[in-house]
Amino acid sequence: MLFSEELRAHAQPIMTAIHEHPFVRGIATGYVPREALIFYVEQDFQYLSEFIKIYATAITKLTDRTEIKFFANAIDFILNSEIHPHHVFCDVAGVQYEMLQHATPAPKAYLYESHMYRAADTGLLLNILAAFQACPWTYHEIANKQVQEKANNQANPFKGWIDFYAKTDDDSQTTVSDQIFDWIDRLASDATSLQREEAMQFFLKSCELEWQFWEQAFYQQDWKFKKTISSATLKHI
Ligand SMILES: Cc1ncc(CN)c(N)n1
Repeated sequence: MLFSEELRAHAQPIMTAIHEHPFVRGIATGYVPREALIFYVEQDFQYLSEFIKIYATAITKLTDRTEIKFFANAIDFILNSEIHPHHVFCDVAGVQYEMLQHATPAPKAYLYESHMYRAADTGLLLNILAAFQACPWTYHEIANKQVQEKANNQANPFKGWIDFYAKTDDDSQTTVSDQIFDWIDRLASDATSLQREEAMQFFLKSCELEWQFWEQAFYQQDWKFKKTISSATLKHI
C-alpha cells in the first residue's frame, strides 16, 4: 500500500466529518450565516498570508528547481488566485474584501499555523508536505463531492467557490494534491518507519485542524479574553 493511500485511509473519519460540517453543507445548499462567512474570510486571509511564509521556509530546504517552482507556484496561487473564493464569500455576505484583511489569528488558526511551523522546524520536507497537504486535499475533496451532488448549479451563490476548488490542473486532470501525494510517496519510500509515523501525525492533525477551522468560523470562536490580549501595551518603567 502506498503511503499516500495509508494517509487517506486514516484521515477518512475526519474527511467525513468535514463533508458533514454545517458550514460545508451550507456551501452546498447555498446558505451560510453572514457572520460565519465574514469570520471565515478574516481568518483565512491571515492564515493564507502565514502559509506563504511557511512555503518560503520549505523553499530553503530544496535544491531542485522543479521543486522550488512548485512552492513558488503555490505562493503565486495564494496571492493571485485564491482571492477569488474569498470574493465569492464577501459578495454573498455583502462586505468589502478590504475590510476583512486586518484580523489576528483566532485560537484554531493560531494552533494550525503553529502546527505548520512545527512541521517546518523539523527540517524534513516529508513532514512539511504532510502537514501542508490537508489544505489542498480537503478542499478539493469538498468541492469534488459538491460537484457530484450538482451543488454548483446556477442558483447556488457559492457556485464560484465550488468550481474554483474542484478545478484540476489544466488538461492533465491531475490536481495539486495528486502531485503532492506523489511527492510524499517518493519521499516516504526512502524514509524510516518512525519518520513515516511522524509525517502521518502531521497530516492527520492538519486534517483535524481543517475541521476546526470550519467550526471556528461557523461559531465565531475567538479568544475569550480577546480585548485584554489585543489592548495590552508595554508600560515604560
Ligand atoms: C484553512 C484553509 N485550508 C485550506 C484552504 C485551501 N487552500 C484554505 N483556503 N483555508
